[in-house]
Amino acid sequence: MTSLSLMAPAKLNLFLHINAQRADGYHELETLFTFLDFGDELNFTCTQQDDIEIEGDTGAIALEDNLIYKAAVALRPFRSVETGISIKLSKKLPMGGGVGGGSSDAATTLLAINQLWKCNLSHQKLAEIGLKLGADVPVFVNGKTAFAQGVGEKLTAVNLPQRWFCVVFPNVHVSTGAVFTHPDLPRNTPRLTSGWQLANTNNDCEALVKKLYPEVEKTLGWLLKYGPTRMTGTGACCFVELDCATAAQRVLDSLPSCWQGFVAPSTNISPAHTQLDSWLKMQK
Ligand SMILES: C[C@](O)(CO)[C@H](O)COP(=O)(O)OP(=O)(O)OC[C@H]1O[C@@H](n2ccc(N)nc2=O)[C@H](O)[C@@H]1O
Ligand SMILES: Nc1ncnc2c1ncn2[C@@H]1O[C@H](COP(=O)(O)OP(=O)(O)OP(=O)(O)O)[C@@H](O)[C@H]1O
Repeated sequence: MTSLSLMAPAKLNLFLHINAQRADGYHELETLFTFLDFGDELNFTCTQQDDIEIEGDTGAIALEDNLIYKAAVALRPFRSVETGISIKLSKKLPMGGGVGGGSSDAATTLLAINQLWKCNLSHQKLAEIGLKLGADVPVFVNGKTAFAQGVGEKLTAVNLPQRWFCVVFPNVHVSTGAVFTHPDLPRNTPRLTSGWQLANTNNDCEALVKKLYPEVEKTLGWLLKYGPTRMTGTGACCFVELDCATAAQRVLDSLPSCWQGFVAPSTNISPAHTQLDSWLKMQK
């Protein structure tokens, strides 16, 4: 039976500006996405039974609610083979952590099943399907470090120098929907007219999330002594940017035991795409 293993990498929002709110409630953003070489591991195997199974670290998420399942269901109409799929998930990314784990799992599923079920869909079509599952899915499908506008789906690829990050999960779960519907969220940051250095940008959700979740404020305060820090997405994960693996590991080694974290380099191409390209070469 054909099988394929791919990573679903973490993303960081190096900055996140909220420019406006649309009539449908969604927010117009400007954000700089980078991928990390660290993420969930997914293994896909075609099966004779015509169904979609997920095993492994699914936690409390019901099968029908899992973004992996929803991504597989969305590709079923495009199948040109009569096989089902069995998916094993090894979860490394905190859920609701702002590192995009659910969206990345969904995007990796779209990329893998597109091959295994011979759907033959373009990345653009997969990104359109993915956008219905979450605003962050298109950037993972596209697989390139990007400046994003719109709700996160208008992507301009950019090349950033490799940096090392220590990412800390303060053990509080922040609901993306709750942050975006909060009356105190600033929604009127002017659109950028020049560059995007960490110093002249911001995460517009950070002040509100720090107020609602003091643990996030504590984490950012603790990280600050090691380098420039910021929260990613709507939180709760916070990161510090460093020059090398050794410096990043030093931060992780001194992390208070009440928090969890990981260390990873940034990468301009999503590891899911690099791994898929290698797999495709082996099929020839
Ligand atoms: C904040 C970011 O993490 C930045 O990368 C993303 O834009 C969030 O992406 P996501 O987790 O895939 O979010 P979705 O599942 O699409 O949306 C969750 C909820 O967040 C709000 N939402 C999300 C994205 C956006 N641009 N405006 C919003 O107002 C909506 O209330 C929505 O119901
Ligand atoms: N495979 C999955 N992995 C993680 N979460 C999932 C998955 N499927 C569904 N979900 C649901 O989606 C919610 C958001 O998950 P996710 O880990 O993507 O949040 P996040 O890192 O805050 O994302 P973002 O930064 O895109 O807002 C979770 O709280 C969970 O209920």
